[in-house]
Amino acid sequence: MIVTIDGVAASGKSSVSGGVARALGVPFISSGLLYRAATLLGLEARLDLHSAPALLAHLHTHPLRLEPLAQGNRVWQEGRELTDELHSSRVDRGVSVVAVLPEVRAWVDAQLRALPSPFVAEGRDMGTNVFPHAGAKFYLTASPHIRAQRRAHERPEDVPAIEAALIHRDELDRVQSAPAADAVVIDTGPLTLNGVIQTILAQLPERLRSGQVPSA
Ligand SMILES: Nc1ncnc2c1ncn2[C@@H]1O[C@H](COP(=O)(O)OP(=O)(O)OP(=O)(O)O)[C@@H](O)[C@H]1O
Ligand SMILES: Nc1ccn([C@H]2C[C@H](O)[C@@H](COP(=O)(O)O)O2)c(=O)n1
Repeated sequence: MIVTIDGVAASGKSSVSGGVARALGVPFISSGLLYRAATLLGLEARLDLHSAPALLAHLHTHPLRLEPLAQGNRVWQEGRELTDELHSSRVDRGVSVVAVLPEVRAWVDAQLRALPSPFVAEGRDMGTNVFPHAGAKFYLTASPHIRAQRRAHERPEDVPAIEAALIHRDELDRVQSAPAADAVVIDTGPLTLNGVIQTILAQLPERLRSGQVPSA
């Protein structure tokens, strides 16, 4: 069984997915990390981030591996762990350029679909494109100001700068970031992190909540 949690940038997708996955006793998958890792490698190799052939050639010679652990995801490039470098402001700025490339999206989707279920998958198009047959789908939103206030604890920039960057990224990500028709949309603005997790758990089918998570 697959549960998808999509949403706009900094809406709480990875924190919420981690909490839901822990409650269900399954791993969670943070799909954005693969886009971020592709961006980091492109920046380090000084590639044109608009060039899918250049990026994909580099990714094939320097393969990435997503490790979906229950306590958080890690990304490896051969023996090097990239995880701590994936949330820098320079990756934030470049990743939307990389994420619109259809060839890169197909590369990410193939990696995700190869992972063994059950799991919770978070991103932008988990419920619409990658796992359209998921057993339960959620989509998280919050105003740019609230998201910027939350993110300010994790970035060196001030709230107005973060808010402006989030609005810009929302615009760039809009094409691939829309709720599935059968997703439950949750405004996380008035909710605590645990409040969002409990809202989702309460809406899951009973067989999932009781820990009887089937593998397909
Ligand atoms: N409901 C909430 N109340 C308060 N803080 C929250 C809530 N949800 C998430 N946060 C905080 O907001 C920040 C962003 O959350 P998180 O990284 O999970 O979002 P995300 O959607 O995965 O981000 P990104 O799109 O950049 O991957 C974190 O500091 C997290 O602890
Ligand atoms: N399924 C996904 C996941 C992520 N992206 C894009 C959107 C963002 O620009 C970037 C990083 O994602 P985040 O870590 O902020 O969730 O990757 C996407 O297009 N599709």
